[in-house]
Amino acid sequence: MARIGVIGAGYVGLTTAACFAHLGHRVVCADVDAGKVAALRRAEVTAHEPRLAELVADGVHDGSLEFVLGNGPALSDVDFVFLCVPTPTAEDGAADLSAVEAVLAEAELTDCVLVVKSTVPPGTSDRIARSQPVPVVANPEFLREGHAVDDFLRPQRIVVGGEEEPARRVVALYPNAPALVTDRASAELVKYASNCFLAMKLSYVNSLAELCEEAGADIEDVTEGMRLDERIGSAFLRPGPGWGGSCFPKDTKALLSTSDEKHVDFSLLRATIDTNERQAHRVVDKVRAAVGALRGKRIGLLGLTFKAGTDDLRDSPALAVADLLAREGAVLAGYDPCVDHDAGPVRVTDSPAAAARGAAALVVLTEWPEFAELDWPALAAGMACPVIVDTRNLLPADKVTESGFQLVALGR
Ligand SMILES: NC(=O)c1ccc[n+]([C@@H]2O[C@H](COP(=O)([O-])OP(=O)(O)OC[C@H]3O[C@@H](n4cnc5c(N)ncnc54)[C@H](O)[C@@H]3O)[C@@H](O)[C@H]2O)c1
Ligand SMILES: O=c1ccn([C@@H]2O[C@H](COP(=O)(O)OP(=O)(O)O[C@H]3O[C@H](CO)[C@@H](O)[C@H](O)[C@H]3O)[C@@H](O)[C@H]2O)c(=O)[nH]1
Repeated sequence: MARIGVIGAGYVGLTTAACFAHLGHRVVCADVDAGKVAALRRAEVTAHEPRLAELVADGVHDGSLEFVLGNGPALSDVDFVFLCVPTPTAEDGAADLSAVEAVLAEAELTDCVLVVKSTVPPGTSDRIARSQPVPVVANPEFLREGHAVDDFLRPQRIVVGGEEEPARRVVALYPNAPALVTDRASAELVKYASNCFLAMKLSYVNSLAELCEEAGADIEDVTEGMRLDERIGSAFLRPGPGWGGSCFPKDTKALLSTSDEKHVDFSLLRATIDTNERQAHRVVDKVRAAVGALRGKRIGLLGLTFKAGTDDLRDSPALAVADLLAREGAVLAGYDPCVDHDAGPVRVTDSPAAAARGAAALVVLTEWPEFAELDWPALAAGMACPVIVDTRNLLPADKVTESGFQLVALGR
């Protein structure tokens, strides 16, 4: 049993804290957000993460998990301090490390290992190590939102960068999984390299989908053929309205910024980002092509979160599309099973039917499985014009078109 301090109670920090408590450690989790800490002390979890609320409640009730306002108690009398604060995009595109620096400025660490779990550019943990009197290791996190607890408790890999002895002690905290111990900069880079590679795969597929439309091919068949090659792999080949979320957009920009700073011409990464920024425009072009000029037209949106299985709207491609539609004068109503408040220009409704009512087109933006099983004839009957733009290629084409819809898909 180790004593663990976790700094930051967001998606990563809260998952880390709750899972380590579940694994038998004693955890103090700190945050600067008073409302969040008060709610967590009552074991109230708002994030849409399977099992997270249950693990938090277990830890709070058996005393293995404590939440504190202010970082002091999580920085002293512990064996490990896990830094899980945000590293958002700064104005120049680099990672903004001010939250990391704020924590370090108040830390007077002794007899512990400082674990940098926040995603930080290569070289950051080395710099931190030079300023701290304790061992510092880089231990990036690979969990996916919507699968946070499961990914943490059954990780595909644990990557720890730093001196062998403290790094091994950190590996030993986790459930058994393939572990890689490296230098700090390499560990930090594994994180960016992985996210940017996945983003590149998606930009590639989205460009391929555009080519399919012009070449009379079907992206679903093309990617099915690609998946049969084990060297390519089967994941991250689904086209969509663009990739988003709290990580890919900021991490691609941060790695590009690091490359620029080091005078490395990473044009592949620049193209990955540029391609993604065009994708929302491509979706709007499709809507306009189907319904004509958008000014004053009602458009219904199905899905607002950046992917299915999460309530997270940060950097959601759905909202990027919504902003562009609104800029052309469209009037937007949206439905998302995890969103109950208006989002940007979108008036949020409580059902797909309400979002579709009177609309000139419906646009499917998030791949919530329930959208594949709607009452198509009823939806069509409520619309001004039965058009669906399916940016996730999620809908059963036969049923939808048989119900009188014009269906516009991606890459087919
Ligand atoms: N969200 C993910 O899926 C994910 C996955 C892997 C890695 N990461 C990385 O983990 C880090 C955290 O991301 P997140 O999504 O958990 O962020 P988040 O925004 O969900 O949570 C961050 C928390 O830190 C708190 N905080 C901010 N400044 C603080 C300070 N000075 N002291 C104490 N607490 C402070 C905030 O109040 C917030 O509760 C980022 O570097 C991110 O890139 C995120
Ligand atoms: O075939 C696919 C797969 C994903 N996406 C999109 O790609 C984005 C990212 O999806 P996903 O990776 O599942 O979401 P995150 O929860 O942001 O997780 C990523 O970002 C985290 C934060 O760094 C990492 O820890 C995870 O390993 C990494 O997968 C979303 O907009 C998805 O809709 C597609 O369009 N097509």
